[in-house]
Amino acid sequence: MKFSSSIPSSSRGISVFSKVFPFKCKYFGLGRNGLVNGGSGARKFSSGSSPASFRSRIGGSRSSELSRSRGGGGGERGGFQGGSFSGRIGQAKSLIEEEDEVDDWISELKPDSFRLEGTSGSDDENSGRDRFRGSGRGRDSGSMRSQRVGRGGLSASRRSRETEDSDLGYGQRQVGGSLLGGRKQALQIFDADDEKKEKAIPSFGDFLSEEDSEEDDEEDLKPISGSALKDKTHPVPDISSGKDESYLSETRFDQCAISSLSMKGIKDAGYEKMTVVQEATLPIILKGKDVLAKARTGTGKTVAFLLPAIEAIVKLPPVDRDQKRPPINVLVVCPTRELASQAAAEAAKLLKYHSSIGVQIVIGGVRLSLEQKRLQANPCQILVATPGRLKDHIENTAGFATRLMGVKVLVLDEADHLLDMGFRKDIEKIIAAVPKQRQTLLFSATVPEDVRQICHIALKRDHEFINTVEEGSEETHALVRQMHLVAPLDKQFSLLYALLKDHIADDIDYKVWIVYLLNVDFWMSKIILL
Ligand SMILES: Nc1ncnc2c1ncn2[C@@H]1O[C@H](COP(=O)(O)OP(=O)(O)OP(=O)(O)O)[C@@H](O)[C@H]1O
Repeated sequence: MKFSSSIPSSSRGISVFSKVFPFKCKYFGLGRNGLVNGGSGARKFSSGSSPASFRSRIGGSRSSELSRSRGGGGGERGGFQGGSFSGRIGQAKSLIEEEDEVDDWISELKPDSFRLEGTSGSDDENSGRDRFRGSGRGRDSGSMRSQRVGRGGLSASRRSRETEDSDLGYGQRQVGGSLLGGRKQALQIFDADDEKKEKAIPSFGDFLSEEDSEEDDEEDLKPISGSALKDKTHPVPDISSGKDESYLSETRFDQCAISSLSMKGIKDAGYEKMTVVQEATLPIILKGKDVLAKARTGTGKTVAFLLPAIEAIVKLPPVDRDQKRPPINVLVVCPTRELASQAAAEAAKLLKYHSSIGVQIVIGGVRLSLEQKRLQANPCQILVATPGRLKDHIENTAGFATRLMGVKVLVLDEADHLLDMGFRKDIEKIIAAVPKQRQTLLFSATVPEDVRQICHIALKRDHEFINTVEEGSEETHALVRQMHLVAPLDKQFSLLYALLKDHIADDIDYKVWIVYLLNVDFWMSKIILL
């Protein structure tokens, strides 16, 4: 997500914003415990507990759009668009349908001009320097180009220690502790005449560009290729400008027992050294062990599970091409269709020279019948799926359950999000639908109780727990920009509406945000007003 200058330059956006936010207000970088700095003239509200506080976490990471895949595994785009935040709200008028009414309502607020500014909240709230450094997140550039040096001056990859996790009840490896620093940013709103403080503002449109899944039939039936998926990938985080922590290890891919065809794909993708999580997990996964890997988003875990999964397929006897129901050998389950698209795109990259191995994707939002035809037309050994849609196929697609009996590797990506999003039952169903004799890889940024429960069901008892997240380190990826707005309670809804509306107008491939409301009664009353 970028906050680009397109927001202030959008007259419609300005008018809405200014109507909504008719006062000079400053926003503060998020400290571990909330607001860290006020700044003169700022309008302060206490963070967290105060109903007047609005904090927005905005990230370019995959984890920031979980709402999309709610219901049906891939999520309906209309989670917001259709005005159906939830059943109850769904009975009220749609936010979009009743746009004019909302505009009227917003225009009753006193207009004023405004500017937005992003700050790097944690280090440099007031200077305005280095703000949104690296806003071109650079994933497109294809690789994590430079080594980051840890806060303690240590490259994360060089740190490796084994600790005992009593909670989990088995040996865990802790690797590369300080991967992340959690860059924090604050969104600031100023008066228009506060020229000095104006900065390029990352635009909402810098989030994922995800195609509408209701493509035409012909497009949908095409097999997934690297180039076809190229545009769907997130930009590679450009960490070349980063000054802290290292994602890359010193270990090169060619030091691992990887097939020459995979190596060619890796090389073409621009990867040379492994990331910390790849270095830690690859040798173990390649041995065929089950793994629970605790790793944050954006640290290269997709390659960490895909590469050894591809290698597992390479070792299988060739499949009869005329087989009616060719087995699916690797099943990757992701919480959102965006994550699934990314994983499939990454797989397509790695499979570039494996002409006999195919990848397909099944996600909510795409017509089931189209996916069925595509699965039929382009048999695949790797299937990337969102849980709801996968369950749909298990139940409704002829021969699908049989094909799943060929699964050798099951991957649960972002397991914590899968469970947060209420997919537990679907996951259990999926686990039951694949053979017991398989390798299971579970990746998660956090390992709360519900993830442990899934581990008990999904993983073998002797699985390895590999932890690349240092104890006590912050939850959020250093490159996931975080922002928060502080606004009086009675302006929050209109501000939120304006932000969403502007974002949607700015980028038709908009993302839906999940908004956690601090004062539900207040918000409900506002929403019902619509
Ligand atoms: N060894 C590597 N060297 C350079 N770039 C890499 C390497 N491994 C992965 N990348 C790139 O880094 C980016 C982030 O990796 P990836 O998406 O796999 O991370 P992730 O942990 O799965 O994060 P997310 O949850 O956001 O997808 C990807 O665009 C990928 O192409």
